[in-house]
Amino acid sequence: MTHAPTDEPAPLAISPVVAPGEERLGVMICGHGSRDEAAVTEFNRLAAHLRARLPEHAVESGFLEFARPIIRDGLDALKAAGVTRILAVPGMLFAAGHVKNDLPWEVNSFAAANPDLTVDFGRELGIDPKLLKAARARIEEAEAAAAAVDRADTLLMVVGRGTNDPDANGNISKVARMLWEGMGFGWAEVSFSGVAAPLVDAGLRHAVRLGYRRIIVFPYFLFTGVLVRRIYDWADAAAAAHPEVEILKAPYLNDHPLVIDSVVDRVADILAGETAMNCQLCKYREQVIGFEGAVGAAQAGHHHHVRGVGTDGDHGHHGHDHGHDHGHSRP
Ligand SMILES: C[C@@]1(CC(=O)O)c2cc3[nH]c(cc4nc(cc5[nH]c(cc(n2)[C@H]1CCC(=O)O)[C@@](C)(CC(=O)O)[C@@H]5CCC(=O)O)C(CC(=O)O)=C4CCC(=O)O)c(CCC(=O)O)c3CC(=O)O
Ligand SMILES: [Co+2]
Repeated sequence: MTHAPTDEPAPLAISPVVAPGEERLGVMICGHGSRDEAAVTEFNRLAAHLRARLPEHAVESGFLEFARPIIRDGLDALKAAGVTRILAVPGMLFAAGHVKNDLPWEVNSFAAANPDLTVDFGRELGIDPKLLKAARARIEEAEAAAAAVDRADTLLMVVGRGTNDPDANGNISKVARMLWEGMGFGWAEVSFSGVAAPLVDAGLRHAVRLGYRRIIVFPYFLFTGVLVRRIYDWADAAAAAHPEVEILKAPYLNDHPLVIDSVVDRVADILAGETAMNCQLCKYREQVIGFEGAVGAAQAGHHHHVRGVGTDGDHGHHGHDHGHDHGHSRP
């Protein structure tokens, strides 16, 4: 088979119908989860697209935090459906604590309790040409909804989640650079919704001083939620404080067809044996500047206290309080 240069995903090479004793595949997409019901709805829509795209496999989904079903529920459902091998993929953009620690803990715990099943864990969505194209489409939607302004007079502000993992944070800079260079903006900056600096408010204070006519605030996020709403509020506050600059809010990635394609690609990668993250700059393996103490840290999930506790749409499940400390020092 030749590979034409298109955005069409490579078809999975496993046949749906299997004889007794053969492999029966199940796909598990692991989402982040949110207190925000709209975020849960959007993730579930992505999972529904994935199910439609992989009709030959059982497909289940679950959430790491807040929302139900939790990841264990999805894995249990695949087992109950009679699969013999589970391909679990992160529905997450980058490899930071959730992809390097929390999801492996969930998947490994299930695998240890179910030695009769083969359980494989794929890699994060990562920096991917398809996701960059989806990002471009979201930025172009914001431009199309406003008056024409030259990209040379526009500053692109790419907003990442922000983590304690410098490699994941650095990926936001790379995404920003590739969109800047590929789309011809006058300038690009990065900022974060929390944990990493600069936060969006500080980033925008800086950006308005660079003198561009327009700033496009683009959350490099999969779905809406507490954090995307906070980012848009920061953009509104900057717009109110700086009427001399036009500040546009671009949509986040959501269920763009190329996002669905990249999830399908990550599933296909597992079957091709390509499950390794890029570990070259991993703070747990290498002495990354400023993070030397993280080398060799134990891989442990820590989301038991928010796992499945519910969303704001539930009543009586709001608590994140628990009697022991996880060392969450910053938001
Ligand atoms: C609002 C909040 C939940 C609440 O309390 O309601 C929330 C929400 C969301 N996070 C999302 C994504 C990620 N969160 C992380 C990491 C952390 N997130 C944490 C807290 C909170 N996250 C609460 C904010 C508290 C506050 O700021 O006031 C930390 C501190 C604690 C912890 O989770 O353990 C931990 C610190 C990082 C560290 O220590 O390194 C990573 C990075 C990683 O992998 O680690 C990713 C990217 C994954 C990827 O790459 O895709 C998404 C989906 C976004 C999307 O759709 O794209 C939502 C949904 C939403 O916005 O609602
Ligand atoms: Co936690």
